[in-house]
Amino acid sequence: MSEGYIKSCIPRLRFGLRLNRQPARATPSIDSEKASVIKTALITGITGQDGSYLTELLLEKGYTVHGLVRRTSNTVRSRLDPLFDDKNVYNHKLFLHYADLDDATTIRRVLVKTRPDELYHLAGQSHVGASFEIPESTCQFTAMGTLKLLEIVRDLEKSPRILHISSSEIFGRPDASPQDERTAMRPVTPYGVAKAFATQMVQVYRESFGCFACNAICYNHESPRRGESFVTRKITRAAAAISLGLQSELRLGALDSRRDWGYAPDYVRAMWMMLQHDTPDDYVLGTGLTHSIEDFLGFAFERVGLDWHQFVTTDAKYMRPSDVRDLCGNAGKAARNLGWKPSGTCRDLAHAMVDNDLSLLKRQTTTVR
Ligand SMILES: C[C@H]1O[C@H](OP(=O)(O)OP(=O)(O)OC[C@H]2O[C@@H](n3cnc4c(=O)[nH]c(N)nc43)[C@H](O)[C@@H]2O)[C@@H](O)[C@@H](O)C1=O
Repeated sequence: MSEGYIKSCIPRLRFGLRLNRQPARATPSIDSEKASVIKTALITGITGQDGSYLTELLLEKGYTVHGLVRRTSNTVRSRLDPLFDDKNVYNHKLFLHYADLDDATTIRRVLVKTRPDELYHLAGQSHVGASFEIPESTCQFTAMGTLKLLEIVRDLEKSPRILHISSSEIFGRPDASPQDERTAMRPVTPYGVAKAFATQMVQVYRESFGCFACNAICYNHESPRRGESFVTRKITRAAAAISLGLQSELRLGALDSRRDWGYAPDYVRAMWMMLQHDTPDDYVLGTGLTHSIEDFLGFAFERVGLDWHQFVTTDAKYMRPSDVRDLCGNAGKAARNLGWKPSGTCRDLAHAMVDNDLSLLKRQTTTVR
């Protein structure tokens, strides 16, 4: 299946507005670095929120970027559309390859063919709530998929540096707050267990086989490109739709959960910085501040001049059998070693997401008429 064929299947959809923010400053030694030789990166999960921001970052830095794409009948890859539309980028600096995470032979072939300097492993089943419904496939992709990738890399003649996207879900109900890299893993969800397995495997391959392998232990990170089933985007889309008269209510699960919500492009920048460092290591990436779902509702609905209490009802369907309640990340090590800092506030983020959803919905309704 050629890359040109993949491209021809992709409808031309516009993706959301960018957040109008300045990226946080980092130490010049790492962040301002441009590759002196042209580097090649391979990204699993390239079509997701993080994959699309990372692709843009790496292309800006002069990389050649290869992405692995799952073969499904759904060929919408709207987050990458602006890059596909640029004839100097697609099939020149950016290439896609079909490979599922459990298809080791195909992944091996792509790795041998593309010989990447850096491998960013972002793919997996990322919905924590869904992991209770599909625990086996969650572990298959998220846990075993990572192990298979590490096994392939271990055997390669030229091993790339590896970045694995881990998650604050590994901490579950921790005994310390905020959490850092030394906090014990106590996951309470199938997703958290799968991520804990993958995170520890990355550590084993680093310590036992000498792989340059790092874990980015990411707390929640959002953007206008966030998938619509995650709570932030579900809320901002609903606030926009209700204000336009397109929706009348919003059904949610637990409203008292708290999350450490940051801005996704900051987190992919940290991932890149981790692979430019002299030594491989694990880093917690978070803002150090938490807000409840109710706080986020307040931020989103204030943007459209509405009171969320009038529209939100709780629905047992969205409650999880077990949920992490209040995770907060201490990113002090990333600040010290990489010069990384998150940017903006949760309120800014919610407002920008609502603005983006308003534009998208207005465009859609105009098109339909
Ligand atoms: C770090 C971590 O971050 C993400 O996982 P998450 O924190 O589960 O994110 P979420 O947006 O699905 O839920 C946040 C909270 O919001 C509550 N909540 C209430 N009502 C609804 C609701 O209606 N939908 C959803 N999805 N959540 C709801 C829900 O019970 C939970 O307490 C993923 O990126 C994951 O890949 C990852 O690694």
